[in-house]
Amino acid sequence: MIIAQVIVDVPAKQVNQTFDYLVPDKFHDILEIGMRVIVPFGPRKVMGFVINITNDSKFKRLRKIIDVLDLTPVLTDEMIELGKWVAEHTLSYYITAYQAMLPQVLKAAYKKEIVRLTEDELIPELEVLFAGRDVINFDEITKANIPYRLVQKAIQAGDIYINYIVQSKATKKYITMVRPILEDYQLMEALEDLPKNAKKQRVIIEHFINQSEPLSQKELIKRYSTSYSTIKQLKQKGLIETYQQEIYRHPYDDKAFTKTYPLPLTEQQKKAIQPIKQIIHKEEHKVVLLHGVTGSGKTEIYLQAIQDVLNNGKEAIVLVPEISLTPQMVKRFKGRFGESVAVFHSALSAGEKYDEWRKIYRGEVKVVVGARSAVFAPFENIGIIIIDEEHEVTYKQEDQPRYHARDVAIERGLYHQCPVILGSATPTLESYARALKGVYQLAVLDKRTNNQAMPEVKIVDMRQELHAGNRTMFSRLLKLKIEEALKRKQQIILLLNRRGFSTFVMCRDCGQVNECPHCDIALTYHKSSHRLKCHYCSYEEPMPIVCPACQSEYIRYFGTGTERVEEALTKLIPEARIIRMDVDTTRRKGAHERLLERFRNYEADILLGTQMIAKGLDFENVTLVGVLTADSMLHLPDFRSSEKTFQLLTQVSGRAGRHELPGEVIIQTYTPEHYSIQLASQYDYVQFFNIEMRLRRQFQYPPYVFISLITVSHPDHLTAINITEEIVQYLSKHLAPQTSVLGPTPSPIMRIKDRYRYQCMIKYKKERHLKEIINMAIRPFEDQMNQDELQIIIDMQPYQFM
Ligand SMILES: Nc1ncnc2c1ncn2[C@@H]1O[C@H](COP(=O)(O)OP(=O)(O)OP(=O)(O)O)[C@@H](O)[C@H]1O
Ligand SMILES: [Zn+2]
Ligand SMILES: [Zn+2]
Repeated sequence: MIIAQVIVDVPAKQVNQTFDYLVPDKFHDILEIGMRVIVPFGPRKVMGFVINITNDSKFKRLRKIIDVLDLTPVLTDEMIELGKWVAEHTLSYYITAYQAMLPQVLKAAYKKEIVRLTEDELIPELEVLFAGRDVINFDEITKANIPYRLVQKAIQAGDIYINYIVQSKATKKYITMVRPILEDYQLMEALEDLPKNAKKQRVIIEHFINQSEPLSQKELIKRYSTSYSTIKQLKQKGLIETYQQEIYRHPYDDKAFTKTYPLPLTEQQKKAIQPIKQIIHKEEHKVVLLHGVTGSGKTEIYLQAIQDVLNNGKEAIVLVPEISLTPQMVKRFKGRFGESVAVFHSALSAGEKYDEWRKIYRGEVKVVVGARSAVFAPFENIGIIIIDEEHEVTYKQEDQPRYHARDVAIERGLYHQCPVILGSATPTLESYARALKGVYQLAVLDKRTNNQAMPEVKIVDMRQELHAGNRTMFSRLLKLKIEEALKRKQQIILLLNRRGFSTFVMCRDCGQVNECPHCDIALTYHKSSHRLKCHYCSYEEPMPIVCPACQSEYIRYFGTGTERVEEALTKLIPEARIIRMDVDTTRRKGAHERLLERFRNYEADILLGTQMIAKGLDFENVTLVGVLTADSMLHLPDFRSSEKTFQLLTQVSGRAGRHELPGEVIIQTYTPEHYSIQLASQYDYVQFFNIEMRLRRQFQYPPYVFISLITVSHPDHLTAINITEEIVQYLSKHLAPQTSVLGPTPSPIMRIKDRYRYQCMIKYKKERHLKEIINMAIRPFEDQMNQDELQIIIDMQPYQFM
């Protein structure tokens, strides 16, 4: 009797365990741990992962596995363990953890097909089946009763492979193609019949007379400066037709990457890379915190460390924040390691992601560069894991499973006995504290590679500007500096802090602010559509003409959205060419990159944007950086708000004067005396660390204590409060007396999408059984969560408190 232990795709507490299934004879030879199967579950059929295979079961009546989805495992042994670890550490379901580790394609509804890869003779059974075709439906194999074992062999031999086709449309890309319907001579006749003044139509017909190959509609319109309506007219005349063609995108292959070679390291770099090389050489696990100022050459250290790892025949994972995953960044890795680099980021389609994943899985690449989820890259022989900009909050997943990529990286580093490198100009307090304690090793780069001084930072007190009668959002100094830079034909980056981004509508007579009817948050005014939108639930309404409360006509928008800043800037300095970069202008795929490329090509003088412009960018011609509202983040209800402000200001300052030209930074603020602004302007990380640590100790925040956050939400206000209260009660009773259990407290945004939200915060130093106790605390509400609208979210390491 062969029994498979399966984690089934039913994310529910009661089901968060393995289930035993009997393996039918026909699957004996092929079933392996880590494969996906279809199993009966109650009245349904569900997908599941085989976590173990054994010979006995404590259950008597077992149901049978219906189908095996894979012919090679999708989860390695390490991944199976890692999934358990992730689930247990984040209090999520096992199934959710496994699914987070795999590309979308492997979890969606899909169809399988078998693709022939070789011209050589296949085994007779397959040869008959293919019958001259290159691709066949997987079902045909099942129907023809060909033993899976044989198919598996052919896969291993590289003769065929299984292709998963996602049913959802979004993963396939189509373009509209145009082709002639008629023969050349008929087209020529048609040309004669066309009126002389139908010039555009004639050009297109002439094109197809010369060339009968189909051409994309876009290209056709561009090449002959025609329009969609011209094509439509020709279609109506029955001369041409259009059709949809699927295109496969190879996101990077079409770009040529110039090969780069290791640079001779500076003295500082040599000193910093030394311990890393040693750890690689000794095949140990250690965490190294690489604290290097912006432009100090951290990336070159990564590249050379990776080279060592590759020389040892091992693999490397590099995590970078999503927003820094620009072509520029990709180029640095592809330039050095060429085709052995896979790139993983969210802008790839599901199919592209799956392709990259497969390259890793099959060992066709040795290096993966990617955002958070790349930490799960299915390498089997990892020699280094690098996390660039380790302080970025995007490394924390804000959805189940709520894991932090840093923790997963360290767990994998331990398994593979390899170094984990955390790089940053502004490390998190947690990491720096660990480095000081000797838990991590510290490596420091405090100079830029070209020995250029860090750009000088000037702080402007905006209160004084106001007193001096300047009511614009640009200080006199900033305006002057912008004009000077323009005269020198140099470029400028202007940062508008994200939280100052909202433009709300207020009545000047009665003070009424238009809020979302479903969330406790002001609606944001969007100028381009002249509408008010909620950024939490996407509710929208037209901009009112009179105040809904008092009918006054003096209703107008306030605040400093990027659109408004752009408008004001154009008024102030009409000759400046501006590129605005924010959520609105970068929504379309590739828009982000296109805008940066235009800026790089000096098609604009000023790059104006939100946070997304603060990181990783390296423009030679940028000599001035301006921060319009440095303090807008300081007053958020988040104990990390000073730290985040310091990080952002340091990062954005690092964008100026990175090359030959010296840089300058202007920070505008209403609280110039605040230590995070003062110290960022002096590039004094250590002093900032000391002050901030003192405050964290005083108010008992991480890294002095750990925090867990439980958020309860329910459409009924009282229910939300009462349930939170019960959880708080239970926890207070069962946790250590030194632990503080705070709540019920309304969340900073108390209502989102018509749900009331309450929090319970746990601050603790040592709680051995915290996870079990939290589980017990919410157990009484499990049924209600399944049946009712109750939601309880547990975050063992929260980074968002809104
Ligand atoms: N040893 C070296 N010799 C000469 N130039 C170098 C050396 N190392 C790095 N550089 C160059 O210095 C510049 C800054 O390096 P890099 O981008 O790696 O710094 P970084 O620390 O990653 O910066 P940031 O944190 O701002 O992204 C780059 O143009 C890089 O090519
Ligand atoms: Zn009013
Ligand atoms: Zn809303």
